[in-house]
Amino acid sequence: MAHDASNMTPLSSLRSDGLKGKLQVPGDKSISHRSLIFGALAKGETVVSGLLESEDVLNTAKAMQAFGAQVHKDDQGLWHVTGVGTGSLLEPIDVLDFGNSGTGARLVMGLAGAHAFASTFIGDASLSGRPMGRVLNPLREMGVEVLARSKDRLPLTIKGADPATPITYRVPMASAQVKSCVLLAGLNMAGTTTLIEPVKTRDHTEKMLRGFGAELGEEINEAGETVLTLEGLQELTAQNVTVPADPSSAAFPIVAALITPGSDLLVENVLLNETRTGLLTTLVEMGANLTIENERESGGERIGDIHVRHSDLKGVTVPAERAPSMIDEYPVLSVAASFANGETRMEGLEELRVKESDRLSAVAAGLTANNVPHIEGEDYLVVKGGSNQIGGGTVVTHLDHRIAMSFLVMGLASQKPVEVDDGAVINTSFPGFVDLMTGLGGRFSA
Ligand SMILES: O=C(O)C1=C[C@@H](OP(=O)(O)O)[C@@H](O)[C@H](O)C1
Ligand SMILES: C=C(OP(=O)(O)O)C(=O)O
Repeated sequence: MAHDASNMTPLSSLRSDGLKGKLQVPGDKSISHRSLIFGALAKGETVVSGLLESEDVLNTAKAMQAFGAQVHKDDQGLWHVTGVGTGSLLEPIDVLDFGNSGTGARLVMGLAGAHAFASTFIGDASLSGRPMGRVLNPLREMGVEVLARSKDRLPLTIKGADPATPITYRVPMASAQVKSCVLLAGLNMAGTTTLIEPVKTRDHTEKMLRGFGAELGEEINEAGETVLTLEGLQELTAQNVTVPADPSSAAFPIVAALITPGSDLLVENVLLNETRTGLLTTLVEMGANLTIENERESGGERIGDIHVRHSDLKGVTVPAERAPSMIDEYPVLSVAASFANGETRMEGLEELRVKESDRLSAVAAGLTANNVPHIEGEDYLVVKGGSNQIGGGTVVTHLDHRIAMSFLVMGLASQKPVEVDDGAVINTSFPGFVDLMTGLGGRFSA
């Protein structure tokens, strides 16, 4: 069921004694979506272990079934996906509901656009307010037609190109979703697609393309941009995929431990792909007592255990160039900054305005409600940390899981409790968040 004003569940967190123990957060959301999508395109049976079973990912699983793939979970918790082959998806009979998920909707639009049939995309109120032009524009260049009630917003219907024309596309903003949409469309049509990425973003689509046996050209041009070339209709071969723990979810217990006195946590098996580790870099610069242990390779990705203890943090400037590698972590970094000595300045945040909520203004409003001085600019945020009067407010989550979890983390260390207006939205990416945090010593009240 989609979350809306009718089924909101308020939730509070309270000042806690130290958080202690070992934990594993659920599987990486980006890799989970993609393992289902690549499984649905590959010949044979892909087996996925550690899939994130959150609402966003389960909606992608349903979409893959609607396109003709077989998807099921076995008794051991492994997910099996039997694919239909590149360029061979079937026309969905029903509308495709992506709930809260920008990644699901935008990546699957790439698949749909390369197939000569119509498919209709719907989502919740948050997703229906998010810009889709960023993926629809390159798809239109390939010959796709789009019918939307309101310009480039869900609900909308895509009429796949027939025949589809591969394009050369330079991604105008730092977005792995746009890159992935264009590559997935290109994979499902004849001819060569060229993708120019001026700013490097998470590379899970590239890694998975290669992991499933496709050839993907990659070079750096004179301007320092990454140029990817992909020949369409390459056959993919089913794989066994192990999904590592999601660093964007690990961010919540990590920051909770840093700001809550007496904490000592070991967060295990976390994905350490360097396109995702900007938050860890920033926290170390802030003085975090954080070490990576048992670093190793798993399924083509670097993973490790993160040992984190309560620390006296200091404010830093986070440069704009780092934003793509920590784009989903700014809300929880703002919470860490609230407990740091001095100012933390975060720059290059324009993309935060088009996430599940306008995250820059949602964070600023949450900081205001909880007595944390800050300055909100068009594309930057300055948090003035170190007050001893934090908390006491209610935060409006705007159907945004990361706003909900970030401010619940704040309440674990603040003088007064922090309430969020909807805790149910957390299921978008981190089912079991409250139970997991409670098990480590966090205090919550419904
Ligand atoms: O490709 C992905 O899996 C994602 C890309 C990012 O979005 P953008 O591409 O809009 O930056 C990120 O915010 C999202 O949570 C997941
Ligand atoms: C931005 C996010 O996801 P999506 O764009 O897939 O909704 C997120 O999980 O923080």
